Amino acid sequence: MRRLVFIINPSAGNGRALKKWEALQKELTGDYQFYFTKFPRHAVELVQALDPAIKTLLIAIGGDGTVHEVIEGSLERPRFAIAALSAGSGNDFGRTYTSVATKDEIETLRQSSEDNPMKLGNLQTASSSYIFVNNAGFGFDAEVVYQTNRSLWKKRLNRFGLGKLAYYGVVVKELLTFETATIELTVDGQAHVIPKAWFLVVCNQPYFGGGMKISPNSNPADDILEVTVVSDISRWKLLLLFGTVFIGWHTKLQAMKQFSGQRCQFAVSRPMIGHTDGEYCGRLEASQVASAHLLSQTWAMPVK
Ligand SMILES: Nc1ncnc2c1ncn2[C@@H]1O[C@H](COP(=O)(O)OP(=O)(O)OP(=O)(O)O)[C@@H](O)[C@H]1O
Repeated sequence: MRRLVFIINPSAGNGRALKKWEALQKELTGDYQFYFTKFPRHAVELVQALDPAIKTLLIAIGGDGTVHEVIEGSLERPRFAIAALSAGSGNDFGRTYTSVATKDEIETLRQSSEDNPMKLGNLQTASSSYIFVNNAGFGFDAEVVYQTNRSLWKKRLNRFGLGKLAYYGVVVKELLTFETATIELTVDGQAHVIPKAWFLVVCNQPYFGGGMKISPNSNPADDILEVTVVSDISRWKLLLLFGTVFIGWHTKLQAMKQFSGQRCQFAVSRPMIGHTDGEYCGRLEASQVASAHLLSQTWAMPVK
């Protein structure tokens, strides 16, 4: 039987993760360890401090940011397998990968030893290298995430459980003011120039932005990354496009260009903010080149 370890981000989902943990803990029997994260990237440190020789089931309780950190901490630790108990605001991880909700589901995973190797993406910019489990992107959506997380309104509205209103406010503001760019994209040696681009996202799994199935063909177990670029679309049609993404009609729209391959490179004609798995990852300056590919390293997903 595996060692059972919970990593809980008490701030995720505006306190929802803590409530879910408190309810679950009342049900748990047997041995387990649990740790609360106290600051950003603490989950990476907590996982790295665990004895790597012991076969372990790690349950990340929080949103995609927390799961990302738990996976990052378990790199080079092949005896660790990761599942999520989704309690954040986005939870795209739980839509594709193994997630649990009850004590019994956790117990079943703990008893089994069947894991699947999952691929990880790597984004390289001029100054840094980042891993991504779900996706990495530049442009409109990254700007919205960045502005929302910095917004004082998010903190104020969160007190009343209305944090999403801050997000919608930023979406409208950016829709009115965002300036598009020309993206020069090369996928497996094939070059494309895409003017009036709103954003580019490199996907390792289908979902982004909290449930939008933007890249239906992405499969985190294969050796291919999908790149989606949205371009040449009016401000209000873009809003409608986000609506169609939930029901999967967007792939038929001309504004949505999709490419797939093992390696891509891109440059933008004006600076654009970036994200990996929904967390800010710096700015791509005009004409700087960034690239993305899959790592040979994998993480272990327990099979449900
Ligand atoms: N105790 C803490 N206080 C504040 N932030 C924390 C704490 N522990 C972890 N974090 C950070 O919180 C970030 C967001 O967490 P996560 O994505 O799991 O939750 P979320 O509610 O979905 O977040 P968001 O609203 O930003 O999408 C993580 O990237 C992590 O670095």
